[in-house]
Amino acid sequence: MAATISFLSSPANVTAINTKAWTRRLKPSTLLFSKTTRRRRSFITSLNKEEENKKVERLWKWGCEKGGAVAPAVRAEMVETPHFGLGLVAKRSLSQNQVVLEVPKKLWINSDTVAASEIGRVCGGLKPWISVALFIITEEKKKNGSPWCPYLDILPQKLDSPLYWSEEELTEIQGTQLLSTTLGVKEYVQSEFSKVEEEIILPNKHLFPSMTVDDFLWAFGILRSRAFSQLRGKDLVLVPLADLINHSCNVNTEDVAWQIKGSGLFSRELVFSLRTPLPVNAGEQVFIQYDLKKSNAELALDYGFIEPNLGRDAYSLTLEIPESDPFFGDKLDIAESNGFGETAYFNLLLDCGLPEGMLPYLRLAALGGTDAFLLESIFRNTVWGHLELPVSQPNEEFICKAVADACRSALSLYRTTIEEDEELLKKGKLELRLEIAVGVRLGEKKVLNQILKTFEDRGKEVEGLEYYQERRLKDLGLVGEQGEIIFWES
Ligand SMILES: C[S@@+](CC[C@H](N)C(=O)[O-])C[C@H]1O[C@@H](n2cnc3c(N)ncnc32)[C@H](O)[C@@H]1O
Repeated sequence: MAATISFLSSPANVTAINTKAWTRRLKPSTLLFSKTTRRRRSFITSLNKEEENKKVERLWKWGCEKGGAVAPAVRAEMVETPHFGLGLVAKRSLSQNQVVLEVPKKLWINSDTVAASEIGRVCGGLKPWISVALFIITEEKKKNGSPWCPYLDILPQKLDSPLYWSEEELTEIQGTQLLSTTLGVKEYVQSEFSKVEEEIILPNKHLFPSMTVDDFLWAFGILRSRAFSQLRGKDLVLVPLADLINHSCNVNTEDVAWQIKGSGLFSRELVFSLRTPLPVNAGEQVFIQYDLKKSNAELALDYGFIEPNLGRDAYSLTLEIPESDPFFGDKLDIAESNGFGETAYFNLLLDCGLPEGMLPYLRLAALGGTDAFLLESIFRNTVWGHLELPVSQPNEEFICKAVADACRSALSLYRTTIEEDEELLKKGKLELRLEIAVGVRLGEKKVLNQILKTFEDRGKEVEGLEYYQERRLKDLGLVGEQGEIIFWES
């Protein structure tokens, strides 16, 4: 068969990362994830709780008394679950959808805030996240000299996304898509920092404090973990106080959690209004659902935690029609007419079937030899329908083998087996970062095994499948009940 399928295992939107070269540099170690993280947390609990509480009190005063936020039903508190940090706790029993907190626009931090600040005139053309990142770093370094200090003071300095893991810690996600995404994102943030440093920071030294790429990466993580999921991109905004709300898997809707609405005379002032999606008893924490669509790897990258929930295990397949394919132009035209491109990304989830369009895309990419007639223009309107079903035995055998081989190769890159990971989880009490690493790599392997089994099983059935030519003869009434060819005698 002339056609080839390029089957890449790197996830969507991360390109040009040499994961293999990087992972070779990571040495496996048995001494990873010492007890430091948790010990540090309990240390903070006993010694600094009072100081943390003071910071929270100052934040609340700043937001409510000076800033005009209204918190009829919640207070901010140090909580120990779902993690050790801040959360919003109900002051009284709340019914579903009840407003718990309202934050006026003057407390939000977005591109408008930056534009109105002293760095605003040099940040005009920047992407919103970059200008907000520069703003929070600049203000944070002013300490008490910044009007935003009470808010910036409660932002965590240590984040648990793999973006902040040591090389040793990253060995635990060797072979995973999470590792390649992490490296890709770090590379992206680094290159954005280099650009902004050269074009904005250095030429305007009097406006900016000295700033490192680590400061910039920290600000990036703060924005990823604290901006509400629909308030990103060009609408990026940090909403102090409201961003203290934690996530719970028990909340199964993202709707109703918040709303931006007008308030004040003639509703001219915008407020961010936070609601509780579930009824809550007095003294209990109010939670929302951060993002139902995120896989565990994406949750880990953005928020530094994962969920035990099965629906979060995913593996993203990248398929490609290579430019070297002799039928590249026709294949690309067909792919594009059906909503795909030269490269197509398919997100596979545990216990779910293959995503729509994956089989036709695979068959199209592999099409060649005697099946190539389907690429002719007279089939252009119907070819996708034909590709939804098996085209020919060689084509079906080819895609089954290509996908199964790619899965085996991806599986061989992990350091541990499914059984070893399950054993570790059974023992329990893993450090947070190790728990993330084990959960993500286990989930990815399970999904890869599921894809492998699907295509191995399919590969064993290719002889019994019905292909294009038989379907065509049947449509023309040229095949009998038993599959025999019907001849007419003249
Ligand atoms: C929007 S902030 C919430 C406020 C945060 N708890 C704090 O102390 O500032 C999001 C961060 O809270 C933590 N978090 C929220 N929900 C969590 C959960 N269900 N499990 C673990 N950590 C969670 C994570 O560190 C996440 O990055």
